[in-house]
Amino acid sequence: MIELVDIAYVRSGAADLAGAVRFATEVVGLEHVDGPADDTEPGVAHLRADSRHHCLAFVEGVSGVIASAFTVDGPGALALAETELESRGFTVWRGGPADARSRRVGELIGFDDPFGNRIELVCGQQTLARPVRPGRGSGITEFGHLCLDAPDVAEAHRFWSTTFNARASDWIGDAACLMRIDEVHHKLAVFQGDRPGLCHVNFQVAELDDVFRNWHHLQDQGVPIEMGPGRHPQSGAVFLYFLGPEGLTYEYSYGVRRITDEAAWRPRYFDPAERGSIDMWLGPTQKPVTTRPQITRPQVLPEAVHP
Ligand SMILES: CC(C)c1ccc(C(=O)O)c(O)c1O
Ligand SMILES: [Fe+2]
Repeated sequence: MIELVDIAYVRSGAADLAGAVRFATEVVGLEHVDGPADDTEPGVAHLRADSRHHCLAFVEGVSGVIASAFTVDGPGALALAETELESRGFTVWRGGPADARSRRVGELIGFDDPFGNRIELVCGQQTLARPVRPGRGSGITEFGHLCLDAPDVAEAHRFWSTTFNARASDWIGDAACLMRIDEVHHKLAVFQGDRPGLCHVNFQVAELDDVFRNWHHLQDQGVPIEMGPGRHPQSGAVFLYFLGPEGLTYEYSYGVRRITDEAAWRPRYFDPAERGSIDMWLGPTQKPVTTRPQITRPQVLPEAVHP
C-alpha cells in the first residue's frame, strides 16, 4: 500500500499559454510565480494558491491534462512506491533532473492509472516562504482537490483504495466517489466519464462571501458558469464551477467538511437520481459545457516508456 501524503499539482497543456495564465491570475486569482528570481523556463508557467511552489502548471502545447500529482513522504517512500507499482504490473517512468526541476520537486515517478489518467508521485515539492500574491482578490486559501474522470467509478475506487491509502468518504451512486487521504473530506474525486481526463481542479476560498463575490465577477467577465452556486451534501461545501480556457474546469468551494473521527465515519451513498444529491439548493446540476480536451498522449508519456 502506497501512502499518499497530499495532492501536489496538476500539469496541463495550453495552446494559448499567455491566455491560460491571464485567466488563472486575473480571473481565478492564482499567483503566477515565474519571474527573473524563479529560474524561468520557456513555455512553462507555474501558478500558486498556497505554500506549494505551484499547484497548477501550464505547458505550452496541445490543450489537455498532462498529469495529476500527489506527494509521498520522501525518497524512500518514492522508491518503495516505484517497486510496488511495478510489482502490480504498471509501467513506471522515473523523471530526470530536468523533469524534477520543471515541477519543483526533489524526485518524481509517473504511471498511467488503469483508465489512462497519467499520475505522478513526487517527493520534496518546493515550499515558498513568502506570502501568496494573488492575481485577484478571489479569496483562495488552498488547492482543495482534483477530480479525475474514469468510465467505472467503483473500479477506480478499488484501484485508489487498494494501491493507495485513499478512503471513500462518500459516493454519488455510480456517478462519483469522493476520497480522502487525510482529514479533508476529499482531496481526490473520480467522476464517471467515457474517457480519462481531468474533471476539475478545486480551490478553497476563505469566506462564503468569496463564492458569491466571485460568481458576480465571473458573470461580469462573461465566464461560463457550469454549476452553482450551490451546496454539496457530501462535503457540505458551497460550490461554484466555471469553465476556463483550454477546457479546464475550475471549482471554488467554501466550508469543506473534515473527518476527524476516522473510525466513526461511514461513507454514505447518495442517489444521483435524487434531486439535491449534488446540490442541496436544487440548482441545475447539468453542466452546460462538457468539452474536456482529450489527454495529450505525446506529452503524457515520455518516449522512454512509449517508443
Ligand atoms: C459532482 C462532483 C464530483 C462533486 C461532488 C461533491 C463535491 C463535494 O462534496 O465537495 C465535490 O467537490 C464535487 O466536485
Ligand atoms: Fe469538486
